[in-house]
Amino acid sequence: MAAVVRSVLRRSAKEKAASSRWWIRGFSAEAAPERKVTILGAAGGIGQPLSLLMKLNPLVSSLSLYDIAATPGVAADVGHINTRSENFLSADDFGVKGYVGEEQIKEALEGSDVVIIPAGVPRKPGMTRDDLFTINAGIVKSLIEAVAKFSPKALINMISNPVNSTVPIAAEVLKSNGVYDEKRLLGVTTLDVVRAKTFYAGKANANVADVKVPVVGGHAGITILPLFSQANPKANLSHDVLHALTKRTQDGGTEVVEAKAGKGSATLSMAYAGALFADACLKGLNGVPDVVECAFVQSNITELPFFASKVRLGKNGIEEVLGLGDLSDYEQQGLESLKSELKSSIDKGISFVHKA
Ligand SMILES: NC(=O)C1=CN([C@@H]2O[C@H](COP(=O)(O)OP(=O)(O)OC[C@H]3O[C@@H](n4cnc5c(N)ncnc54)[C@H](O)[C@@H]3O)[C@@H](O)[C@H]2O)C=CC1
Ligand SMILES: O=C([O-])CC(=O)C(=O)O
Repeated sequence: MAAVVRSVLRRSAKEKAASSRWWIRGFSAEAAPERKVTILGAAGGIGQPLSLLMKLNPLVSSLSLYDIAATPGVAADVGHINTRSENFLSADDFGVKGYVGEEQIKEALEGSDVVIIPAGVPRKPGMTRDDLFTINAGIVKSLIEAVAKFSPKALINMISNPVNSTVPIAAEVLKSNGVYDEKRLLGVTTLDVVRAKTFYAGKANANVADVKVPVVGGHAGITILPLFSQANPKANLSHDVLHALTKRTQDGGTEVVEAKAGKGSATLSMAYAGALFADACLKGLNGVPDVVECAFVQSNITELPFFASKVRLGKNGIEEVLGLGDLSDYEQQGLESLKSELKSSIDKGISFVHKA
């Protein structure tokens, strides 16, 4: 069990050495600082497995699970798992606490280091992510109002779709509350990277654990731009194969939505991706050097105000937004084609906050 989780969370030998005891009982993370992680939407399809994975993360000392219903049950369930956070709260709540409804959101959020937001409705077949805007924009707006009031210094990991609009919505709400810090707001695009790695490994005949592929742009359809020309290990793949890999990465979410046939969108792979990303944020906060992940953030590497690219994470959140590097002609074309759709999704998010 510990070996499986260890490989999932990929702690380096150096980090392990940095904490004298770090896993299940007998391996706690004494040297790691206390960190509170809050999940808003914790009882949902993503929220539940994400709660499980965060409970398994030895960097988390306190896990706060918030939703409009059902979180006490989720908290009681994962709270029985004998991992680190049990040591940091009372014997009764085992380091995990469930909060329900607006009257409890203050307590849920206070003191959070990282707030992960998978609250909102998922797609059904035939819908685009933008079709979720009508419902999810309002949910995200109200949750970010609460974050602005009760945990304004937390790193926000935005999962709720459409990410291309919900991140700008969050930025505007934080600005209106006078607490916006662009270093602390991150749209989670890790699932695009996870997919690109998986699909590339298959075609390149590479060990998937060794594969690296940056994915830039945004998180919907053609705005998802995997940079296979920068993939490692290198493989000599034809244009047709690279085109097919790009399409499959862009349509990965739809592939799952269709396979689930009305029962939602990616939840398990998203929980995995969300857990990897939150783990990277925690490592950055804890001062681990050279933590680099792709994320959708405020950016000036293109003319668009938000853009997904590699970012270096550190003690204050985003330390540096990294450039795109060299692009192939095909990727350069993809970059030009995605800009107008991404711009209109960003603008839609921004104007929603000012109209509402
Ligand atoms: N960024 C990404 O790569 C991905 C994003 N998503 C998005 O994540 C979101 C959640 O997906 P699922 O977990 O499958 O949906 P779900 O419907 O299973 O769960 C959503 C949860 O949010 C809760 N919720 C609704 N309003 C809330 C509020 N005001 N405060 C707190 N919680 C609230 C619901 O009660 C529910 O438990 C969707 O918008 C989906 O499109 C999904 C997969 C990948
Ligand atoms: O496709 C969806 O609706 C959910 C999502 O963002 C993904 O799986 O990438």
